[in-house]
Amino acid sequence: MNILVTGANGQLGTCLRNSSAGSADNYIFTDVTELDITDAEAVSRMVKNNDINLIVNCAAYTNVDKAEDDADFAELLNAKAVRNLAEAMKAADGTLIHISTDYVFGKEPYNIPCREDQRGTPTGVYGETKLHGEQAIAQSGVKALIFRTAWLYSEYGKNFVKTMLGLTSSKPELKVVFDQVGTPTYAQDLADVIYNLVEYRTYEGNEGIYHYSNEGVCSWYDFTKMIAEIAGNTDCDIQPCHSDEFPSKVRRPSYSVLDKTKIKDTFKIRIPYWTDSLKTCIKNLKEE
Ligand SMILES: NC(=O)C1=CN([C@@H]2O[C@H](COP(=O)(O)OP(=O)(O)OC[C@H]3O[C@@H](n4cnc5c(N)ncnc54)[C@H](OP(=O)(O)O)[C@@H]3O)[C@@H](O)[C@H]2O)C=CC1
Ligand SMILES: Cc1cn([C@H]2C[C@H](O)[C@@H](COP(=O)(O)OP(=O)(O)O[C@H]3O[C@@H](C)C(=O)[C@@H](O)[C@H]3O)O2)c(=O)[nH]c1=O
Repeated sequence: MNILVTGANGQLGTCLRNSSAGSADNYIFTDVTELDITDAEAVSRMVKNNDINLIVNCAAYTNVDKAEDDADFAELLNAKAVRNLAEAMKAADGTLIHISTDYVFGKEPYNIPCREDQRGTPTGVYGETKLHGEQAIAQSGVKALIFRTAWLYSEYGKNFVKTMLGLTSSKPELKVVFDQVGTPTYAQDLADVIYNLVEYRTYEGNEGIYHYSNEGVCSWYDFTKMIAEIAGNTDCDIQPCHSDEFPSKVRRPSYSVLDKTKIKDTFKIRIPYWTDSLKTCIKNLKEE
């Protein structure tokens, strides 16, 4: 099978490259220089020329703060370009695997884990454009699986774990918000799940939206405390603060925990607890 991975040099794309290293399938990994997903003709050409049966879209506009001032570009990448991929796969009678986010939720004050069929209530441009991407897929009628995930981190690129490893090892004190609650996700865990669904073709006939994060719940403050503890960064005084004490252009969800019952029941998977995966990632980073 010919599988196109877009945005392949990002966190998830790199992890998918790791997961699929031994596969007999033909994976074609592309970043923006090889395939700009905003270019509908280039997407269509790539799909036809390589007889693509499946696209895994790892490309996105992921800068949450910057999106507030760059809404058109965020919409182009997170929604219009997703339509290009959906239409190309629809024409090829293939399947689109797309990644979305817990930030499609959050405007309403709930504290029960969010389910797949719950109405999206984004708090900012990033979440709104990601929701539009999901809607573009639904409107296209393509066979698709959408994985909403949350708080992704990995050994690669820029992410919260790497930022906090740096800050807690260099600053005497740090304030981190405790009133935004969610679940961290090790990108390698998610990539392994996607890889297995593709490798064993269990994605077939199971189209729909699925939630995936690691197990457990924490605030960004708890996440930071655990990062520092695992790394042995004991000299930094980490204090909880409210969101308004950490000024930002965008309001983030106060609660965006994802209910993962559907993905566990459908694909019979066990999901690692968030601190276990965090230990793996930090160990790998320390060994680099
Ligand atoms: N990061 C997170 O915390 C979370 C992410 N998600 C979602 O998971 C998915 C993967 O996220 P993550 O791996 O962290 O993202 P990254 O930001 O690490 O990677 C995104 C990749 O997309 C590439 N890209 C940008 N523009 C284009 C384009 N026009 N055509 C092709 N590729 C392009 C980027 O290249 P370049 O760097 O050169 O611009 C980058 O390599 C995304 O859909 C994201 O919305 C969901 C929840 C949490
Ligand atoms: C660096 C720092 C951040 N914070 C806060 C800001 C913010 O509320 C929270 C997390 O910061 P980040 O910049 O990582 O947040 P953010 O970029 O909003 O993370 C999100 O990215 C997108 C792509 C997603 O899809 C989401 O699931 C989520 O992972 O921590 C502090 O309170 N203190 C600090 O020193």
